[in-house]
Amino acid sequence: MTQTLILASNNAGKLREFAELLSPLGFDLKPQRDFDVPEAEEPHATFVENALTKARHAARLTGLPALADDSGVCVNALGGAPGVYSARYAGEPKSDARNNAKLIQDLKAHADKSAYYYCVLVYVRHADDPQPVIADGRWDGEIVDAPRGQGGFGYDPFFLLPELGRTVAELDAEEKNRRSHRGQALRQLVEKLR
Ligand SMILES: O=c1nc[nH]c2c1ncn2[C@H]1C[C@H](O)[C@@H](COP(=O)(O)OP(=O)(O)OP(=O)(O)O)O1
Ligand SMILES: [Mg+2]
Repeated sequence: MTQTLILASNNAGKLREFAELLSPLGFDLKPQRDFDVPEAEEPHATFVENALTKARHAARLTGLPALADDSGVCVNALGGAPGVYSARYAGEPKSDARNNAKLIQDLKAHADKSAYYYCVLVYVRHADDPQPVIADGRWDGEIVDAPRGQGGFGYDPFFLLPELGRTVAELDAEEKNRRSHRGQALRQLVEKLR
């Protein structure tokens, strides 16, 4: 049975990755923009609250089940920043290029370059679902100061996987999905939905 699911995101990179991960499982994933859902506010200091807010917003406006992702890169030497504020680290409007430039600048004086990607997914069956399904994933790496690779999105060209000697932007889509915070969280979510 094909189930229509709204992806409560306007991020093209996330949309591509969720489509790759979910289409083999028989979900018909539709981006919220297909239903003219405007971007939700993300006022909270936690990933889970923002993801729940985004999922409810899309479910409310479409009348369909919705999946939201709130994610970011957490840098240990920066006390976990940019973290939940990753998308707007360098201010408005959102810009991957300016965010990456700021991150490299802020990390210059620090020897510890360790970081991790974190992703929370929230699935709601409808806007007032009292039992949202929540999953998360974490992916460890290091921030490098020169970009490498063309794949992925966001911070990927600067996120090195030391055990592979490659940045995330140097992985193909399948390998990123197999390893990523988002892939881990989605597999956990699907387990919970069974
Ligand atoms: O796999 C990833 N590879 C690279 N960068 C990533 C990844 N996963 C999250 N990130 C970064 C992008 C953005 O700076 C922030 C997410 O912010 P976040 O608010 O969750 O998403 P968003 O505003 O881009 O789209 P939306 O809220 O519509 O889903 O973390
Ligand atoms: Mg956002």
